[in-house]
Amino acid sequence: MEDTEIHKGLAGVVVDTTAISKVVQETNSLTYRGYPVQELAANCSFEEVAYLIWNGELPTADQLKEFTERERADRQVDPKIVDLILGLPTDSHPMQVLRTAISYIGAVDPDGEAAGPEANQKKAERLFAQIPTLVAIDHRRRHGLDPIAPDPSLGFSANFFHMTFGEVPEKEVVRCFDVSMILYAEHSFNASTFTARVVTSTLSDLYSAVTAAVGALKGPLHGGANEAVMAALEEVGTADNVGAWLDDALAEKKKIMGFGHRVYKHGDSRVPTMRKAFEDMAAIKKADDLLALYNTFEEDFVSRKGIYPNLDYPSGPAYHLMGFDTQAFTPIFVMSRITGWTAHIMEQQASNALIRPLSAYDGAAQREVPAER
Ligand SMILES: CC(=O)SCCNC(=O)CCNC(=O)[C@H](O)C(C)(C)COP(=O)(O)OP(=O)(O)OC[C@H]1O[C@@H](n2cnc3c(N)ncnc32)[C@H](O)[C@@H]1OP(=O)(O)O
Ligand SMILES: O=C([O-])CC(=O)C(=O)O
Repeated sequence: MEDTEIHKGLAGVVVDTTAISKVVQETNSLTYRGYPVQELAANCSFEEVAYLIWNGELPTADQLKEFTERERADRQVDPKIVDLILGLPTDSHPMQVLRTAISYIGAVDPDGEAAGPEANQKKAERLFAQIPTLVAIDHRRRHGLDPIAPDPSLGFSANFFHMTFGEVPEKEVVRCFDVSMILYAEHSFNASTFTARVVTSTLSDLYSAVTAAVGALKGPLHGGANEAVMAALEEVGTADNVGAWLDDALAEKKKIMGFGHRVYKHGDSRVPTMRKAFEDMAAIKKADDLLALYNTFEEDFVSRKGIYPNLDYPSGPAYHLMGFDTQAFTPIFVMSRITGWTAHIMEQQASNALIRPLSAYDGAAQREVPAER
C-alpha cells in the first residue's frame, strides 16, 4: 500500500466550516446557532428551534405565528402517498417506508427541480410538516388502523400524538416529546448530515440528499440505535438480569447500543436533559421497573467499559413509555433531524465544493489481461 496516512472513517478530519451547530468534545457542549441546546430545550418549542436552525435567529412572535400557520397548512399529504404507504408490504421496515415516501414526495413536488434558497426553504418546511403525517400513517398501518387526518388546531408534537393514537396525552408527555425533538434536531457533521452534504455537493436536489440521509440514519451505529436500545432492554427484561446479559454480550464482543460516540468520549451533551425527560415519563407511567433496569444497565456498562450513554439510550425507552412501537423510533428521529439536514443542504449549496476524498490503493499490482481465460 502507498505510504499515506489513512483517516479511517474520517475520524478527526475537519472537512468544512458550518455556522449551524457547534459540538465541543472537551466540554460536552452543543450549541445551535450559538444557543446551548439545554437552554433551548428548557425555554423553547420545537417549532421555534426549527426556525432558529434554518434562519440563524429565534423567531419573533409574528414570525413564529406565520411559520406555524404554514406548517399546520402543509401537513396533509397527497392521497397517492397514503396509497403508496398502504400498498407496501406490512413487514417493510418503517425507515424503508419513510425513505420511499420522501422520495415520492420529491418526484411529485409541484415546484419540481427548483433549487434556489427560497425553493429549498419551501421544500424543507413542507417535509418538516409532512414527515410526521407519514410516520403516523405507517404506525397505524402496523396496528391495522386507518390514518387520522392532521389537526391544525394542535402544535407539531401534540398533532403527532393525535395522528398516531387518535388522542393527545397530558401536556407533560407532549413536552417530553417536544424536548426529544429539540435534542435530536442537529449535530454538525454526523454520518447522515454528511451524507446529505455529499449528495448536495454534486448539485443534486434536496429530496435526493434527504432520501440518502434517511438511509444513513437507519443504521444501528447511528439513528437506528434508539430502536436497538429498546430491543436490548426488552431482551434483558429486569435489572437482576443485567450482569449476566452484559457478561455474554461482551464475551461475544457485541457493541452495546446507545453507548459510545465518535465525538463525545466523556458523555453526550444531550443525555442529562433527555434522561430527565425519560425519568418524567417513568414517573407519569409508574414505570419503576424500566427505570431500575435503565439505571442498572447504565451503571454496570459504564463501570466495566468507561463508555457513556449517547442520546439514543434515554430516548428509546422514553418513546416506549409514550406508547410508540419500537420500529417508529428512528422515523421519529427523522421528524426532528429533517431540520438539521435541510439547513446543511442549504449551507452546502451556498458555498459548494464537490466532496470527493482520495483513497490509498491496496489491491493487486498492475497486470495484463491474459489472452486466454
Ligand atoms: C444519535 C447517534 O447517532 S449517537 C450513536 C448511536 N450509536 C450507537 O449507540 C451504537 C453503539 N456505539 C458504537 O458502535 C460506537 O460507540 C460508535 C459507532 C457510536 C462510535 O464509534 P467510534 O468513534 O468509531 O469508536 P470505536 O468504535 O472505535 O470505539 C472505540 C473502542 O470502544 C469500544 N466501543 C465503543 N462503543 C462501544 C459500545 N457501544 N459497546 C461496546 N464497545 C464499544 C470499541 O469496541 C472500541 O474498542 P477497541 O478499541 O477495543 O476496539
Ligand atoms: O454526531 C454523531 O456522530 C451522531 C449523533 O450524535 C447525532 O447525529 O445526533
